[in-house]
Amino acid sequence: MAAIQAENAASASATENAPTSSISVMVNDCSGKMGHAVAEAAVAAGLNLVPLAITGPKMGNSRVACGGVAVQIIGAEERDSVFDRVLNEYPNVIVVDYTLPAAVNSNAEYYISRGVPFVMGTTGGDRTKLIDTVKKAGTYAVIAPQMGKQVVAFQAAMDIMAQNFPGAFAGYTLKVTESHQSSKVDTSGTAKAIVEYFQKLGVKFNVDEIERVRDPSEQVRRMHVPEDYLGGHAFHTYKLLSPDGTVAFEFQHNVMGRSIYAQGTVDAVLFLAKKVREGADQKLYNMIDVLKEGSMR
Ligand SMILES: NC(=O)C1=CN([C@@H]2O[C@H](COP(=O)(O)OP(=O)(O)OC[C@H]3O[C@@H](n4cnc5c(N)ncnc54)[C@H](OP(=O)(O)O)[C@@H]3O)[C@@H](O)[C@H]2O)C=CC1
Ligand SMILES: O=C(O)C1=N[C@H](C(=O)O)C[C@H](O)C1
Repeated sequence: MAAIQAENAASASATENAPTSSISVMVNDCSGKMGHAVAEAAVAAGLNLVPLAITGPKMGNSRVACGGVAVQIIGAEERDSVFDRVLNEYPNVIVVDYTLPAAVNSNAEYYISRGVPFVMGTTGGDRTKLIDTVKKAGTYAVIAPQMGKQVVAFQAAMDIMAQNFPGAFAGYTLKVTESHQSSKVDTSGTAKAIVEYFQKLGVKFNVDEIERVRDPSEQVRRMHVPEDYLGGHAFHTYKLLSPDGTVAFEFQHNVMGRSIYAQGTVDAVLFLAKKVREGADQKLYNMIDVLKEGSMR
C-alpha cells in the first residue's frame, strides 16, 4: 500500500505543471518572422529562451533582441558545436523550428539525431517522410502547419465532420483561395490540411488547385487585406457548391499578424515539456492533441 502511495505521489508530481522558468526553449530561427514572434511570446510567458539559434547555412553571425534576450544567430554549418553547448547547458531544452520548407526534413532529422524534443511549425517539405521519420525515431514532437487555437478548433471540427459523415459533400465543387505575405514560398500547409478533410467528405479536389495570392495590390483590392498586414496575414476561403448550383457553403478564416501562432506555439512547448516530464507513451502529437487536452490558453 505504502509503495503504491509513493508511486502515485511520484507520478502526481511528474504531471504537475512545472514553473515556466524551468522550461528552456531554443527557437530556430528567431531572426525569421515567425521565429522572432515565438521567441518574444516565450519570454513574455516566462520561459527561459536559449540565447543561441541556428539560421540557414552561411547566414549567421548576427544578434537579435527577443523580449530583452540577445540571441546569437549562428549558421547551420556550425550546428554540431551549438547543440553540444545547448544540450550541455540546457539539458531539458525544447527546440522550436520556424525555418523554411526546404529545411523541414533535414532539421527534423537533425533534432532526432540529437535526441531533442521539438515543435515543428515550419510547413512544406515531405510531410509523409517527416511523420514517418519522427514515428520511427520515437522522439517527442508536436508537428502542425497551424498553431492558432481557433483555427485548430476549426480543423478539429472538420476532422469530426469528415470522420462522422464521410462522403457528405460528394459531387460538390470546391474552390480554395489563400492569401499570404509575398515572402511566403509555399502553398499554405493549413489549406492543404483542410483540403484533406474535404477529400474525406467526398469532394474531388487536389492541393495543386489551391489558389495562392501573393501579389500585394491584389491582396488589398480583391482580398481586402489591410495594408498594415501585407507583411503578415493568412486569409483563407473555402467555397463549396452543390452539383446543381442551388446550395453553397463558405468557410473563411482571416488572420492578421502572427500573435495567434506565437501563442499557440508557446502552448505546444508547455504541452511537450509536460509529456516529456511524464514520460508519456505517445511521442508524436499535432495541435488538435494539444487543444483536446485543454492545453491551449
Ligand atoms: N505552424 C504555424 O502556425 C505557422 C507556420 N508558419 C511557417 O513557418 C515557416 C517560416 O515562416 P516565416 O517566419 O514567415 O519565414 P521567414 O522567411 O521570415 O523565416 C525563416 C527563417 O529560417 C531561416 N532558415 C533558412 N534555412 C534554415 C535552416 N536550414 N536552418 C535554420 N534556419 C533556416 C531563414 O534564414 P535566411 O533568411 O537567412 O535564409 C529565416 O530567418 C514557414 O514554413 C511558414 O509557413 C508560419 C506561421 C504560422
Ligand atoms: O507562412 C505563414 O505566414 C503561415 N503559414 C502557415 C501555413 O502555411 O498554413 C500557417 C498560416 O497560414 C501562416
